[in-house]
This record gives sequence, structure tokens and C-alpha cells, in this order.
Amino acid sequence: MGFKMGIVGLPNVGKSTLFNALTRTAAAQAANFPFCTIEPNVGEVAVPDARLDVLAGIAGSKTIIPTRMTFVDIAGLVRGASKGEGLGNQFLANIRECDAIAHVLRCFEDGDITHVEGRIDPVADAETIETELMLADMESIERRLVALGKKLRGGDQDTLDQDRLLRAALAALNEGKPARTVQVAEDDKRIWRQLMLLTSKPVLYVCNVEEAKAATGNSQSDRVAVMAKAQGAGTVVISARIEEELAQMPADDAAMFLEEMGLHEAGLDRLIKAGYALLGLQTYFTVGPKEARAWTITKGTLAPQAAGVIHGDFEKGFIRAETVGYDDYVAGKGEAGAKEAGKFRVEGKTYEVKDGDVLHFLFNA
Ligand SMILES: Nc1ncnc2c1ncn2[C@@H]1O[C@H](COP(=O)(O)OP(=O)(O)OP(=O)(O)O)[C@@H](O)[C@H]1O
Ligand SMILES: [Mg+2]
Repeated sequence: MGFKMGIVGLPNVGKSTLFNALTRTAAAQAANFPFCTIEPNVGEVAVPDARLDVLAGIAGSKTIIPTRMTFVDIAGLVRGASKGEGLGNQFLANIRECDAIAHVLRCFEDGDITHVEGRIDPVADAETIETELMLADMESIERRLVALGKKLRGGDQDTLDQDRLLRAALAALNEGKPARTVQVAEDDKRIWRQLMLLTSKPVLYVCNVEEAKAATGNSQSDRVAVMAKAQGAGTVVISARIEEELAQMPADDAAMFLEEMGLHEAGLDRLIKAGYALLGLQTYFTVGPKEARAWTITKGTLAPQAAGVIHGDFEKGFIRAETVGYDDYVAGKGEAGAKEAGKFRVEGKTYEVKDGDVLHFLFNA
């Protein structure tokens, strides 16, 4: 499926540093000058899930295969970007293709690292970026409304719905509110998503703080948290510098380093999990002696479509899903024990897969 989270922010705030840490590479050039990144960097990241190790332990699985999501490191945005300033509209297309946005805000003080606006103010920075995205949406909506206007008369239902939803989004934007504040009815969600408005995407604020404040956050990240709460958005406090160092260490050293810093979990793990939740994603497992593997589905996915994530044939020929909930699997120390405890279920085509389900699909080849 490939869910994509776009890393967005002003230039030189630490986006590429974070991307490199996430992907454990040096694929993206990260350096102290604005507009270091021009072409987007795309990388797949394993979604950390302690349950997978537990399941593999019980089943004696030889390999463990986590599920993955995609991060895209995008060029820095500046004031006036929607009108072509900086790298202009080029990056907007990169954002449009993402399912959600990780908005990196510079919360660290460091006189050596250039801030394009010459001061540290993450709340104002967030507004600058949001304003550019809103302006870009308004412009694209107006263009699209003109194009749709010619097709409205005698147009099909989709055309009418698009027109109505674009107008609803424009009304919100004209009031200075992002498109994600529009209440969208369940029936309209498909078309709404197709509109691909930049400000309709869910946002997670990533507060990039100095190394010493990675565990506690600082006064700037506190301000961002207040702003995010008012918007119903999430925040993650992270020091991209530390994450960069951690990503290069062997696992044992990294664990010790985390401990010393007073951190329980790498910031990256918190960020990936928050992004996963923001996208409305959940996980089911397939477990056997060969491998224990995690698979991503959206909430509400039915068993045949969940099977389809593994292979299209599983969905087409779906018969039933043998199902054990994660807790029951652990309590029974495996499938046999769960069965004895009466926790083994056979589910059909209308079963809504739950987060943590251990599944075995039966299908007609
Ligand atoms: N938490 C931090 N503390 C101190 N310095 C940091 C921190 N995070 C990133 N930096 C430094 O900030 C500089 C810019 O980082 P980076 O290249 O990742 O930014 P960027 O947002 O990708 O910029 P651009 O938009 O120009 O591509 C680098 O020198 C990096 O080491
Ligand atoms: Mg960069």
C-alpha cells in the first residue's frame, strides 16, 4: 500500500538530518545551509512493534519482518513559496503526493545554524508554512472550479460532488482555516481524498530541540504543544542530532545512550508510531516457524482486503481467516494454547480485522 509521510518545514530546520536518522542512511545531504535539499529523498522505514518480537519468540520464528511505511524528505518552504519564492511550486507537488505531513519546527538554539528568518519562533514558523499551503490550495481550488464550471451542466455526480467539496474547502480557507477543519461526511471521503488538498492532510508537529532537551523538551516545544492541542494535532519532541547519532550506533550502545539521556524510547520510534496512528493505520500478524511478519491495514479493513495486502490472490479466493487476538496468543503461549482456551476463531468475509490479530488465511488458489 505504501503510506507516505512527507517531512515538511522551513529550510535548514533539520528535515534531512531526521530523514537520514529514520532511514539509517546518509541518503539525504544534510548541511548548514538553506535549500540544501532540492529533489525529494524517499525512504522506507520499519515500523517498530514490540509485539512482533514476542510472537516470534513464542513461535520460534526464524525471521522477523516488520511492516514498513515511507517517509519523504522535501525541500524547505519559505514565505512566498506559493507564489514561486524559494523553490516555488516544485515542492508542493511532492507534498500533494503524501498521505500525511510531519511538520518539522526548529526549536533548538544554536547560533551557528542559520535560521532563514533570523530568529527562533516555531509557532510563527508553523504559521508561515501553513499560510503558504493554504494560499496554494486556494489558488488550485479556484483554477479547478473554473475548469469544473464548464462540465457542471449535465455533469455526473462525481463532478457535482467535487464542485461542492471544493467550495466547502474554499469557504474554510477564506476564513483562514485549513481544509482539514472541514467536516466531511463519510460518503464524501473518497472524493475529498482525491482532491488532494495540501491542508486537508493530517499534521504531526515535530519539535526539533537541542540535544540536552531531548528528554524534557524546551520552552519553544511547550509553545508548539499548546498550539497543536488547539488544532487537535499531535506533537513529538525529538532532537534530530541525537537521533542521527543513535542511528549510527550498534543496538546495545544505543540502548545505553538512551538510558543516559533519560529517554525510554528513541524519538524516531515515537515519531514513526505517531505517524502510523495519524494515518489511521493498524497492524495484523502472520506467525509461523519460518517467519513472524507484521502487515499494515487501515482501521475498518475487512478480512478479504486484509488478506489482499499479502497477495491479490488471497483476496480473490478468500474463504476464511483463522484468528487469534494478540493477547490470547500470548496468554495461550501460541495457537494450540489459545485453541484450548477457546480463543481460536474462524472468521468470514465480513470480519473487521482488529489491531494485533494473528491471522492465517484460507483461500482458493
Ligand atoms: N537538534 C539539532 N540541534 C542542532 N543542530 C541541528 C539539529 N537538527 C539539525 N541540526 C543541524 O541543522 C543543519 C540543517 O539540517 P538539515 O540539512 O537536516 O536541514 P533541512 O531542513 O533538511 O534543510 P533544507 O531545507 O535546506 O534541506 C545541519 O547542520 C544539522 O546538523
Ligand atoms: Mg534538507
